[in-house]
Amino acid sequence: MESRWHLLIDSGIPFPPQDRPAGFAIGPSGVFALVFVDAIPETTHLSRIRTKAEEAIAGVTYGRRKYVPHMLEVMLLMEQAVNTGVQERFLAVDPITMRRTLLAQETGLSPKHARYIATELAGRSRRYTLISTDNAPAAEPVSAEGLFATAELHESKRTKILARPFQEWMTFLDDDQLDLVHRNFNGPARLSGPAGTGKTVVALHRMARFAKNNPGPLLFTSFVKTLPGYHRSGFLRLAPLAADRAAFVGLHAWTTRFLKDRDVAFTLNTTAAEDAFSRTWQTARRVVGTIEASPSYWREEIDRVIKGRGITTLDEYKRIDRTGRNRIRLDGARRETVWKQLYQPYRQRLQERDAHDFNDIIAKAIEELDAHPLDEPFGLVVVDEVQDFTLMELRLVHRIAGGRADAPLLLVGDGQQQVYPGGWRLSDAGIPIKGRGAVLRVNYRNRSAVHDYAKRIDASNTVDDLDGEPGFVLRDTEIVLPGGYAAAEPVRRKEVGAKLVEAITGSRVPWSDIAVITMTNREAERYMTVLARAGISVMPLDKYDGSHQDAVKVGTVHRAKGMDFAAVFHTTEIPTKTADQLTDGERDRADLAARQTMVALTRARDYIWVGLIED
Ligand SMILES: Nc1ncnc2c1ncn2[C@@H]1O[C@H](COP(=O)(O)OP(=O)(O)OP(=O)(O)O)[C@@H](O)[C@H]1O
Repeated sequence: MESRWHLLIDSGIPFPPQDRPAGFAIGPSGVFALVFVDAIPETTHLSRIRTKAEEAIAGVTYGRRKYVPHMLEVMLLMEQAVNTGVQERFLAVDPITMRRTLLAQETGLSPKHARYIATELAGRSRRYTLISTDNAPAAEPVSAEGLFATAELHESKRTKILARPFQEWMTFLDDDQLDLVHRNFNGPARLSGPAGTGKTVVALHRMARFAKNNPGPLLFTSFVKTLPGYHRSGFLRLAPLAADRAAFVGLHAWTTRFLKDRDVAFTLNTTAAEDAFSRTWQTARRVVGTIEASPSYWREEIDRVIKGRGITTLDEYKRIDRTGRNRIRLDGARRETVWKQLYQPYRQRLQERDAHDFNDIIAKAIEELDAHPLDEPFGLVVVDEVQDFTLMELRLVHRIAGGRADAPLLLVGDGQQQVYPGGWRLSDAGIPIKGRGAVLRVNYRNRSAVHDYAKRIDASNTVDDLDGEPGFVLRDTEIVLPGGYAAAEPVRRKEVGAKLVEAITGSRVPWSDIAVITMTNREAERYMTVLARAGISVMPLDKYDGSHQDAVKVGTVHRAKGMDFAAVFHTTEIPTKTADQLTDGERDRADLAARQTMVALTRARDYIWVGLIED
């Protein structure tokens, strides 16, 4: 037997048993329920065996967390294995392929965890006889504080923990998380909670559980195009057999592909859209600019309020509550001005060029899905970082999930982490969610020092209404990881690059674990150049898919959201005005910047450095 593997053999008679696994193989690539068969059994029979196997392992507790039962794979042992199809939810092996298949699986368990699970299972019931290769029948004692107890964190072990792939942690969840993985929603549901509480991990596990128990396609999507690809590798460790039926794709890419497949004509032309806006602004600024001088504010009013909410008439525009943008008050007359001077001419210009912007594409997809729903409906649609969606995008994902009151839609996000302007209340989207909202409260990502620094940032929430319940924010979260490092230092503008290089070099964190997270693309490009000149290997964050890369990742907070890094380096401007000296528009921008800084810093597990830029 391969070293570090444990076999549990059912000692009942007759052998092999008919309605349960004949045993378990537990080792570095995971837990496998073994079933002897002559031919592939009926799906319902296999489902029964899976249920029995999951029941046997449910409740194996390590510290404060439990093994996630659906992580096990059902392995059929046959005289001669058959090829399993895409929709299959089991592995089929024979004496020749078994070893290779077991060793080829991605799902990782540390030797300690594998041994612990095996001895726990054997200790619970006399049904199983345990054969271990590492001859260590007794489980190591687990401290009450769990896997990351302070005593464990002296230097050598700390290094080991940091080096461990994040994904291994996903094999064990806490009670609240596991409850949400198993909860039956029967309709669109909302999963929220501050940064690092494991929302995405729970969502990926819900997908994995679905995939292991049902046929049919799954979708994981997000506003940011890079994020779904980043989480795909995590999902594949949870449900490797579902690789071909789980799509991980940004919403815009999904939508354009869908419209092309349906032969719906469209001309997405972002350059034409930018041009239409700047021409419109040249005339509109004389009037609209007296309300707020920044053209980007008005571009956002069109993109995220008027078109983003699917508003088509001035009357409708006059009636809405401009959630998250109420500091700049637009009364009826002002809204009429915005509509006539800004929105209508913009729309007109786009029409003249026969061009569409992203909002038009979203509207077209909704229209198409209303007329002709998907031929093969998704079994589950997960939307991550939902706080940055527009209302129309929310309506679209609801339609993608079937559009009904029982649509299998899971919306995951946190209003405090909104990094795009504008806002809405979930209730505005018309998606029936009442009673299907859940909040996670324990932060697993940030060490104490990082959390202490980030929680002081005043990041307001303009999105969540949580069924009317009070919000739950970062400063209220419990943390499990002690220690960490946080430093902020004032830096002169012309010295920012040199200070950043100095801070990165001085941190002694490997490049592969570092992200430099900026507010703008320009800043990101500048830092890339400075770091590269200093001999530091760099890569743009939007090319990062979560795999190990021996380079510092550099990019904007929009690209970093949803991700984890050991260390984050970030620069921010020291405010030159006090809060009461700011104009209404500047206060909106300051709120958004605070949320962006909070998102940037909460990407870090162990280490943050903040350069406070002063002139
Ligand atoms: N029960 C747990 N035990 C240990 N680590 C965990 C647990 N749950 C989540 N984690 C780890 O915590 C980190 C944050 O998880 P995740 O990305 O799911 O959080 P999130 O709530 O989606 O965060 P954000 O909103 O900031 O993107 C990940 O590295 C994840 O592997």
